[in-house]
Order: sequence, then C-alpha cells, then structure tokens
Amino acid sequence: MAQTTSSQNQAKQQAAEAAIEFIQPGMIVGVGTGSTVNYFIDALANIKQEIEGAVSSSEESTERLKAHGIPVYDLNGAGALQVYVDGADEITPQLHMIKGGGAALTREKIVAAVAETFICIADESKQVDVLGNFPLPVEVIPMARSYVAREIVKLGGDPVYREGVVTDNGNVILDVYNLHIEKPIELEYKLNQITGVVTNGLFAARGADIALISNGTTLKTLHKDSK
Ligand SMILES: O=C[C@H](O)[C@H](O)[C@H](O)COP(=O)(O)O
Repeated sequence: MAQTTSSQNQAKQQAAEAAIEFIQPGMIVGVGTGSTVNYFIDALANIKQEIEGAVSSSEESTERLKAHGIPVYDLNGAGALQVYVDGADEITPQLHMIKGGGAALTREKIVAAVAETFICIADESKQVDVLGNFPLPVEVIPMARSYVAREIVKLGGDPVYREGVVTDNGNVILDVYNLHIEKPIELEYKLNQITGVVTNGLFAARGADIALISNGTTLKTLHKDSK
C-alpha cells in the first residue's frame, strides 16, 4: 500500500536520524541533498559541536547547514571524507541508485566519489528490484540538449526536458522515461560517453555501501554485497 505523506516523512526522518550513528567526533561530513537529507541536516545540528563541519552537494543543503551554524567547507580543501550521507529516488538490493530528482546529481556524484563510505537514507517506497520506473535524470550542457536527447532515444529511452530548471552548475536536466535498467553500470557509462552529458543520475559504478531504509516504525540496514 502506498505510504501517506506523513508516514513517509516519518520514515525519512527515522532513516536520517539513524545515520547520525555513523558520524564520529571531528569529522567533516559529506552531505547530500533532498527532503530526506534535510532531516539528516537537522539531526546533525544537534551534534554540531562534535563535528568539524560539512561538505555540501548543493546550494540548498549549504543554505540549510549554514542556517544551523554548521561550517561548510569547499571539497578541494577538505581532503579525504570518511562518510557521505544522501537520499535516493530508487535503490536496489545491490545498492545501485537513481538520484537527481531534485537536480543535484553532479555535485552529489563528486562528493560521493571522494567519500570512503556512502550511506543512503531512504523511506521504503524507494526500494525497487530494477531501476527505471523513476525517470532517470541526466545533466546536460544547455547547447547540447537536443543532440543528447536524440542519442538517448537511440539507447531506448524517452528523454523529456525538465523545463524551468537550471542546475547549480548552470546546466539543464533531461529526465529519461521508459527505461528498464537491467545493467545499470553499463548504462551509466554509456550515457556518460555522449558528448554534452555532464553526468547522469545512475549511481551504480559507485553505489551506496550502506542503506538505512525505514517504513516509519522499523529500520532496516542493508550492506553492499550482503546476500
Ligand atoms: O537531486 C536530488 C537528490 O539526488 C536526492 O537525494 C534524491 O532526489 C532523493 O530526494 P528525497 O530525499 O527528497 O526523496
């Protein structure tokens, strides 16, 4: 049965608060973007005296972190990151994900690449066996939009321009419908090979290491490679 908004919010909050257990004193924490991450940022504020600060994956999260008085560092100066916490639009049992529903995918992918451990926080509605029911976001350099769309059609997808949206990097988003993604790592690489694509919302080559999934009352912890 589909979750109601309030129980879904409760689930997001439970997953987000569970991620606090992974935060050690003195850390600079990698912080994702979205409604689930907003609960994480709020929970992080309760232990802000214990951490050094955060590296953020979007202007939206930066604003929320700063509003809580959490120092935000530039990734280039932060060095290694132990932990990155972020949500997902879809996640499989292999901890492959679709992300970018909020257009924050590229910076998310960069911070995730740096972090030693990616912790995905999600309500259980995000769990799927095969990715692709959620339209796959692709960030594209504006002048390449039509060309990239035609190339995506050749790969079997139906790209739709997300009108009125400009990413934090000044680019546009194509949402790709009607994909049934049996081989997410392969598709992730193929899409990135199209000239004009900045990145795509498949987080499979670098998926999550741990997923904290909640239904609002029960929390489930999944590990990459666990059967
Ligand atoms: O661009 C947005 C991000 O990838 C989000 O992490 C993703 O869309 C999940 O967001 P939410 O927690 O709001 O469902």
